[in-house]
Amino acid sequence: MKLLVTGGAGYIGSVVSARLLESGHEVVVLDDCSTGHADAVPSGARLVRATLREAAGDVLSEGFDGILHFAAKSLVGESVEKPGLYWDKNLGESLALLEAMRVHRVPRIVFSSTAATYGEPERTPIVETDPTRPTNPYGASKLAIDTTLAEYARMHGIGGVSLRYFNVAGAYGAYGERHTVETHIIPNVLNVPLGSRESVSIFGTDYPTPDGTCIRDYIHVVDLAAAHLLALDACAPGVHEIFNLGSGSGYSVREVIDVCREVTGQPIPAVEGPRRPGDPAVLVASSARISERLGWKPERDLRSMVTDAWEFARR
Ligand SMILES: NC(=O)c1ccc[n+]([C@@H]2O[C@H](COP(=O)([O-])OP(=O)(O)OC[C@H]3O[C@@H](n4cnc5c(N)ncnc54)[C@H](O)[C@@H]3O)[C@@H](O)[C@H]2O)c1
Ligand SMILES: O=c1ccn([C@@H]2O[C@H](COP(=O)(O)OP(=O)(O)O[C@H]3O[C@H](CO)[C@@H](O)[C@H](O)[C@H]3O)[C@@H](O)[C@H]2O)c(=O)[nH]1
Repeated sequence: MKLLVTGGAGYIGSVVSARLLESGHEVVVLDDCSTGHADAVPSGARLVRATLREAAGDVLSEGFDGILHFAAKSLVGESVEKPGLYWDKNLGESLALLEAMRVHRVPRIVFSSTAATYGEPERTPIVETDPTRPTNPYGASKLAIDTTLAEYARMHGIGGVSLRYFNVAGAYGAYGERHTVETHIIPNVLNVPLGSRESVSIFGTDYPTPDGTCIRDYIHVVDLAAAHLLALDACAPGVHEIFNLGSGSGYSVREVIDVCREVTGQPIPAVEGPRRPGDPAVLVASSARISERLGWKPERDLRSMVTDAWEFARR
């Protein structure tokens, strides 16, 4: 297929682009490089450096078989401080993309949704039919895109899949996470043995969990990429589907730091601090729906995520 990858200069988009090229697809990346890097785009892909709003119409007029839509602002704290930016960049620019898709008759789209659409969960593991009550503008803007996609599928015959990622980690060879503003736990912990931080902060030790720290469901970016390839093939005209993507098991912040210590062989000092506002105690996915419908299952564990992220970070 000829595919447009929005956000293909970013962490997840660059890994998925690399895997798509290896599977024989043609890839065009549309990215403004606001949080991504032009040199992260795999050499077999063409980069159009622009925002979705500026370029989606022109680019899609070339004719495409599908879109993988990763481009977004995704810092929860920033979204609380600047809600207008998140509604504009996430929902507004996605709407420009969907309109261009409709006009130029692109049949399918796989969208990066998020666990943040659920908000504070009522039960664990979270299934796709659970209530969606996002607690920040980032999650709310992503939920609005899911809803808009469903409407475009119903009214305009597009085939859409929203993949609700939980915590993505790991790397794929030369492709990995290198954000200027890094909020994610694993790269922040690895920055200690790399020498760019003295210690890692643990955000909250009084949660109702066995060791008092938050529990999250980590998924390897390569397993996530495999789900995108399956989702692309599963897009059916006029149908919008939602799938959670996680491993189904949770790890606490202390457990993540311990795995990083084992993998790097370094002591990695950790400083206990207050909670980060808006963090739910436990977020764990049920990925039963995507396993049953598309035959997807995660193959890589937390140690493999940390090992690959560590190898990438040391390059
Ligand atoms: N990393 C995670 O754990 C996680 C979890 C859930 C969902 N997600 C979602 O996955 C997607 C990818 O996340 P990531 O961690 O790779 O982020 P990232 O910031 O590394 O990548 C996003 C890319 O999109 C580009 N971009 C942003 N806005 C754009 C616009 N309007 N026009 C053109 N390009 C634009 C950026 O320059 C960047 O290259 C995002 O949609 C994010 O919300 C990520
Ligand atoms: O330096 C740090 C960084 C994080 N944490 C904690 O580690 C856990 C994981 O945090 P982080 O890696 O920032 O991920 P989340 O906040 O869980 O958010 C990620 O996962 C969500 C889905 O679960 C996505 O929606 C978001 O885009 C993505 O950033 C949380 O309990 C944090 O409080 C720390 O203790 N210290």
